[in-house]
Amino acid sequence: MDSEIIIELINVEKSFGSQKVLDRVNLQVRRGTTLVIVGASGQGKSVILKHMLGLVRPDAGQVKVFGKDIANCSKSELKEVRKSFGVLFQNVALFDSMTVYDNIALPLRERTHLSEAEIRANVEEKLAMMDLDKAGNKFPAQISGGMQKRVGLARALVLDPSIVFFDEPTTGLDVNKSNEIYRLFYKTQAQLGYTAVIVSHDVPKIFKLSDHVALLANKQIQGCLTPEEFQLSDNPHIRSFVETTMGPIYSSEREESSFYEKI
Ligand SMILES: Nc1ncnc2c1ncn2[C@@H]1O[C@H](COP(=O)(O)OP(=O)(O)OP(=O)(O)O)[C@@H](O)[C@H]1O
Repeated sequence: MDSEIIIELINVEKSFGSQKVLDRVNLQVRRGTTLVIVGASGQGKSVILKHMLGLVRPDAGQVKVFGKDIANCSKSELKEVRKSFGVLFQNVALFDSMTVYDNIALPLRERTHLSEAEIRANVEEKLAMMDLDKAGNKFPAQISGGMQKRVGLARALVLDPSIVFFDEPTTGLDVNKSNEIYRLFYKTQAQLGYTAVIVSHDVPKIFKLSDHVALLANKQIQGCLTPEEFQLSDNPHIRSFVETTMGPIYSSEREESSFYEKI
């Protein structure tokens, strides 16, 4: 049975000046699942994420998180909803003057009343999850870009969020380091059970981690489908995206599967 819908965009419209970016965008995210939003550069994927985070308000339509319309609620209600969010953006934005440990502890110190002993237990658990046990006393400048992303992931997870938003989480990393981030994402999601919304260009790799893939093209969501359905879709925008980003191998898989359907 499908889990409950916890994020819902209903006919969302957004323009910046005379540039319309989103036109009646509809999208749903179910609890415990991973949604990946794909699309060409500049289509508005990050703008969709910012609507979900309550950082941008739609010109029209609704953005519901846990059933609450966050575009039309009070600041304190929005703050309450955001307590259940974790965020990992392209620029991890660690504080250079703080150690790795203090960077991860920061949300706990700012937003909870936990004792230092409780904070230590939580941060050490996250450091271990990210294979960063020995890096707690280092400063961001002393660790690699891949490690910095892992610190960012640890910090995003430290408040045990129910929804984690990732905007191009592997930007700037080589293949091995980006695989490592995805491995840790997969592991921590299995352990912590959070819902994930990911904007990524890592196609087709990212499909292996997703329950649903949504293509944003021509200002609209062209389909929110399982990775398998997505690769076989007849929607012309999706077809064109699959062919240009995934190459002929997927066309032949498509032909192969329709061949099996016939026999
Ligand atoms: N605050 C803003 N003010 C003006 N224009 C904006 C603002 N935010 C986004 N835009 C415009 O909206 C469009 C979509 O931007 P967005 O960053 O969401 O695209 P994207 O699909 O995430 O692209 P990429 O894959 O390159 O990151 C762009 O033309 C961008 O310049």
